[in-house]
Amino acid sequence: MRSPKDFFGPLAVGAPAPVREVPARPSRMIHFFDPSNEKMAAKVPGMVGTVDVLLGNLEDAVKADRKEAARQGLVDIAKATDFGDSTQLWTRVNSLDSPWVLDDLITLVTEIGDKLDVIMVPKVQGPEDIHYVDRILAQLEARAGLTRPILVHAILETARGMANVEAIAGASPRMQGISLGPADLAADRRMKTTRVGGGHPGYLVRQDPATDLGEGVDPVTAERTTYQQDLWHYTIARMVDACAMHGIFPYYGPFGDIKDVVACEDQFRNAFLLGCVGTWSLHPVQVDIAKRVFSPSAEDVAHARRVKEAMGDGTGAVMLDGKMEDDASLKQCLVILELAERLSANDPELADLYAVDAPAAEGEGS
Ligand SMILES: CC(C)(COP(=O)(O)OP(=O)(O)OC[C@H]1O[C@@H](n2cnc3c(N)ncnc32)[C@H](O)[C@@H]1OP(=O)(O)O)[C@@H](O)C(=O)NCCC(=O)NCCSC(=O)C[C@](C)(O)C(=O)O
Ligand SMILES: [Mg+2]
Repeated sequence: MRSPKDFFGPLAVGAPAPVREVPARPSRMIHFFDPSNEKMAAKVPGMVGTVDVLLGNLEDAVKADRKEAARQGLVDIAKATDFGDSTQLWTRVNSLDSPWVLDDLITLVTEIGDKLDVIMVPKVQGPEDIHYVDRILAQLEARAGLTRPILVHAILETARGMANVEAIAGASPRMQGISLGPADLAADRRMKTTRVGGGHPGYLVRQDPATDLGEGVDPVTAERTTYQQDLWHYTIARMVDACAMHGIFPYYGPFGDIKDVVACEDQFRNAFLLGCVGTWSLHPVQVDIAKRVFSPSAEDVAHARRVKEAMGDGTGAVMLDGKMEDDASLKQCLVILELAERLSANDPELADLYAVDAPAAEGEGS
């Protein structure tokens, strides 16, 4: 077990000091691209400023014989691109038992460590995996002379990882967040869905049999309404709790049915309502869905503001539109307002929508 004091010092001589609080930068969509796919990679510079996170994927979905090309492609893109203030650069390295991960870490931290905000680690099984990455990153950061620590994001995609999710979330001050990996997790748990995220029509509850259908009608086989349930509810809810208790951020993950933009929006919204701050976008068509879902609505922001005003010093109970508001419901509203303010700081359109005073652009008003 680590001492809490270990969290205050670097794990290698000369490495930057760990962060005490995870920076709450907008990360509504973590946009995946394959740096070895020239057509896709060519689109990346043009996406800067339109997505919160660009993630160069080196793991699954990159062909085994393109792993080196993907790694080098990411280095080239990172060196040639100015990501500005509103887009972060992340990567997903290969899994810790793969033949590629050591070179992924050494090359990326050495070559573009100053541009990388977060390294996503797949198939994390327990805190020991995070400790391994934590130490090696500190050594590489020291060698590269980095002044800012690279943060770590775990993907929850094994049953053991799921059982250890709280320990993973609290394993290191580098922990930035956790995403759901529904495909690997389903396989590892031997779930019987072959979809990448989303619901399943077979996972349902059925209305009780009617009692008054008349002579000769079998109430059991008669038509009854069914309600599809969310396969991922338990997993996401537990992940959200683990992240919240350790002050890091939970994310949904991939929605593989690219054409079904409606169900994608539903899945994203469920995750947003449960506490996730963002999701992955695998295809450009999912970017706007994520942006829409993970930015609170103007109505929710206006309501939250009214509650805040009505609650005065923040204590007691009041009636607003026939509903009780009190200290606790005010806290719910403050979650929405804080998010709206954070998003508005980088997005004048949202600032306008929420009627938040956007910060003056550089040089303005001086
Ligand atoms: C689904 C695919 C094959 C459809 O790719 P496509 O080319 O067939 O699609 P398209 O509709 O024809 O594409 C239209 C245009 O958009 C481009 N494009 C297409 N996608 C992107 C992109 N992401 N970023 C930037 N540009 C993109 C594409 O190159 C094309 O350009 P063009 O108009 O010039 O011809 C493709 O979108 C893709 O490969 N996406 C990324 C897939 C990926 O990263 N998968 C791994 C994450 S999910 C996962 O790992 C699971 C997990 C967590 O591990 C676990 O649950 O266990
Ligand atoms: Mg996976």
